[in-house]
Amino acid sequence: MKQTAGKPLKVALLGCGVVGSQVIRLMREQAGDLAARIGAPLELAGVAVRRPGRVRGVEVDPLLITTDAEALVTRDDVDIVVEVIGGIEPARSLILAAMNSGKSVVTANKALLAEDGATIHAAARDNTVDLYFEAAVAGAIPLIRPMRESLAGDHVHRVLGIVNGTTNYILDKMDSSGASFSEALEEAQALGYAEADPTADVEGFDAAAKAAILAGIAFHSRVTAADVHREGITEISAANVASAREMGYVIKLLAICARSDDGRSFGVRVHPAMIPRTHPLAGVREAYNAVFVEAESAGRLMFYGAGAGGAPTASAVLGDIVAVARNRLAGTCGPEESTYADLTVHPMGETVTRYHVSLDVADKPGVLARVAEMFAKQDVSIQTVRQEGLGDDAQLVLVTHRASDAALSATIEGLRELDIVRDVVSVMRVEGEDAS
Ligand SMILES: NC(=O)C1=CN([C@@H]2O[C@H](COP(=O)(O)OP(=O)(O)OC[C@H]3O[C@@H](n4cnc5c(N)ncnc54)[C@H](OP(=O)(O)O)[C@@H]3O)[C@@H](O)[C@H]2O)C=CC1
Ligand SMILES: N[C@@H](CC=O)C(=O)O
Repeated sequence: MKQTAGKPLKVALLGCGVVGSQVIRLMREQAGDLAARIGAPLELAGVAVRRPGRVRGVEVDPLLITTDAEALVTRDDVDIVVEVIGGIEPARSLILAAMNSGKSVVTANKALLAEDGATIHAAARDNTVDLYFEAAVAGAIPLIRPMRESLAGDHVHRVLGIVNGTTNYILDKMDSSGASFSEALEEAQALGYAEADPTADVEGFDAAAKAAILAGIAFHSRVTAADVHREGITEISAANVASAREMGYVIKLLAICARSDDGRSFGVRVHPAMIPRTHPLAGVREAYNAVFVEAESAGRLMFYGAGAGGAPTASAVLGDIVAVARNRLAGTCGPEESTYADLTVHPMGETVTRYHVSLDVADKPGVLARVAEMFAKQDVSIQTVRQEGLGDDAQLVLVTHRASDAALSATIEGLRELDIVRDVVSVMRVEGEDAS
């Protein structure tokens, strides 16, 4: 619906937590500038929350607070609905109700978009309203819009990066100050980086949702969270971090979306990986995120910035509010979802990368030969071998050349069967060498 310039555009806010409270603050503090940029003032129509009496990070007129979110999103005078509740329900029903009532929607909800983006995008299209979601991936970093719009004329081969602030904060603290996993997680929660249930962060669900969204946009295909191979960081020990450090590596939780060589399929994965300390991603500290996008003509682009936290995320939300408000004034809508390519997602077993394998082995002659034979049997070539410790504490640390995940898994299974292998201590993918 075309809006008359000058008349306030009314914004309904769903959720007033870490992000929502900062959205209100920025809308208030920058009211004049925002009105000038949009061509009409923004006005907060109401704020839906779960616990109305709660003290918030921002002062809110009690008359604006409601627990009846559905009534708020369907109100005739509301133009734009901003969803920062999170999770699947009631967020999905509220967004659909809003769109079915002709409101444009801004959301930071990657979990919902990765779970059921098809329904939400279809509702936006059917109702000719906007769906903007810049804050859903990589916090403040402008990434969705460059990928949806600026790179729409290019052919993306690969998207690779750090897309979860909480896990990056934890791994960085473990690496730089020797903090324990739980201490670092508590700090990340206190700083407002973690999801309401931090399992989503540490088990990789949040990064997987973001990877699904990025892969869908990059490869013009429908991708859901279920398509993403996911491993979290809960198994990463202080010893793993220290051992990586000794070898000149740092451990990061990476999201990697990559087209196959024939271009007909792609893989999407989230897992911890060792990267060389000289790699640009190694310097991404605390809750910062960084994403490389590699495209045919553009080459390699790097996006870097604050990946989590109230104000940075609210910045992305505000950018979307401005875009949606401008569209409403112009009587237009932003780009629709593009899934025309309909490429298939290939299984993790077909992924090719390098591996760091640490084995607890018996200290006797012939051990190295038998271990090497097991790698050779699966056609996994060893690049380096190092022996650590002596006698009963001997460990073999091997780094492979590039091999498929299936071949590596079969090698590990075989190694577990050998009487000379007491334990497979750790297996970690190695990324980012040869500037890859
Ligand atoms: N925190 C971050 O750094 C980032 C978060 N995001 C995303 O932004 C969204 C919000 O995150 P965040 O602000 O951290 O979350 P919070 O948990 O801090 O806030 C959630 C808000 O939603 C409200 N709420 C919960 N359930 C309902 C309900 N049934 N009806 C109405 N309101 C409800 C809560 O109300 P009450 O206050 O009364 O409990 C609270 O105000 C999520 O999708 C998250 O993934 C995206 C990027 C970064
Ligand atoms: N919990 C998320 C918040 C931003 O998306 C993260 O840590 O990255």
